[in-house]
Amino acid sequence: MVVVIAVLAVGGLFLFRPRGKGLPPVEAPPEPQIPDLRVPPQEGPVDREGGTTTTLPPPEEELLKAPEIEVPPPSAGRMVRLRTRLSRSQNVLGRGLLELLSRDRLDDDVWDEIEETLITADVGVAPTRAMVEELRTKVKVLGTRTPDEVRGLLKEELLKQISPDLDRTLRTSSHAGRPAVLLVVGVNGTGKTTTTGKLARALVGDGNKVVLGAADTFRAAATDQLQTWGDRVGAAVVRGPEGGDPASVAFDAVARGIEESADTVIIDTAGRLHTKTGLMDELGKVKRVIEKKAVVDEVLLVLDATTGQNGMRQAQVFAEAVNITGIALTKLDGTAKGGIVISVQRELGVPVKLVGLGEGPDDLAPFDPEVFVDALLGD
Ligand SMILES: Nc1nc2c(ncn2[C@@H]2O[C@H](COP(=O)(O)OP(=O)(O)OP(=O)(O)O)[C@@H](O)[C@H]2O)c(=O)[nH]1
Repeated sequence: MVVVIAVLAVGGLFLFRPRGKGLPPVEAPPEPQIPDLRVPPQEGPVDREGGTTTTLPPPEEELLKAPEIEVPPPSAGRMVRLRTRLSRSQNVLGRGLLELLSRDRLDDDVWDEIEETLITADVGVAPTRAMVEELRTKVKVLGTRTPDEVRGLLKEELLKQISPDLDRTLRTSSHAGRPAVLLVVGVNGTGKTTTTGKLARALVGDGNKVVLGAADTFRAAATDQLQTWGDRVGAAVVRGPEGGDPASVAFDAVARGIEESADTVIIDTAGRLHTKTGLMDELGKVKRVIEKKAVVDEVLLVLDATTGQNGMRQAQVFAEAVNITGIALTKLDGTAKGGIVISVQRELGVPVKLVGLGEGPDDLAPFDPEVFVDALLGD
């Protein structure tokens, strides 16, 4: 009892010392890039008499207990697992086209409807025209069509527009004794930080050692968010002061990756859409600074599939500022406009490499054109 009172008195004094709002009662602030290994103090439970009892802090060994590190699943076959998430696009685009093309008489009005369906699903004007023309010719040759033939025809045309032969491999393996470096760029709000975290998770699940660089120094929340993603899978997160130089964070992250013999360093950059020159300068500097230590293997542009033409215009600004090597198309589960896969590749001239198909931590999949088209048309 005496000991409890003494501890409470000392603890009380300590608690009332002036400190930052909302900070937990720990002795010293944690080092920026080291996950907080301490267990937060427990609230005292209410005792039978209605008062509260105070639980003494657990012994030192327990305080230093490492947080549970998750073992994420590997990324292979994810698009198959997640294909039902494309149901909105399937209903509008896939089913719509199948129904129209199965009609007995395909007059101009029906072809107009086919064209409209493709345009509404964000396929883009030029690819729509090309598809309609090809379909018209092939339908003429076929004459009467069985449902299987219609499906086969559509599959062939959609696949052709998605260019299944494009190289969609994400270069994430270390080379020449250095980690692969991925820069993640895009407008804030597109799911950039989430995608960086999900990608890190997928790579860890595939057996890679990953270091994350929180170079979006303009948004403190983005850094904290990335820290949480990293902590969950045991990936180190290199962060800088709020408003600090993104290039310096990127440099430190790559240095840490080399030091720790990591396979992949993923750098989340700031996505403020100011002027194109400003963006060019900023991303150019980040890239130049990284190249003092390693090679930038991938520049992934994150694009929100639900933003349509507006998102595409913003994406173009990024594509002009930096040499994009792949697109991560997010929120494809929340849209009927799955045709954006076709238009974005065509407009930016780079393949979609990853797709976001939900809010869950493992809802990011390597893009597989064949699975995508099958999902649109329904099995
Ligand atoms: N349904 C769905 N939601 C997603 C997907 N990717 C991200 N999100 C969600 O989108 C929400 C908003 O994300 P964002 O506002 O872009 O946040 P962020 O990831 O921090 O993006 P930045 O602002 O660029 O750092 C979050 O709740 C994410 O879980 C996806 O593929 N599908």
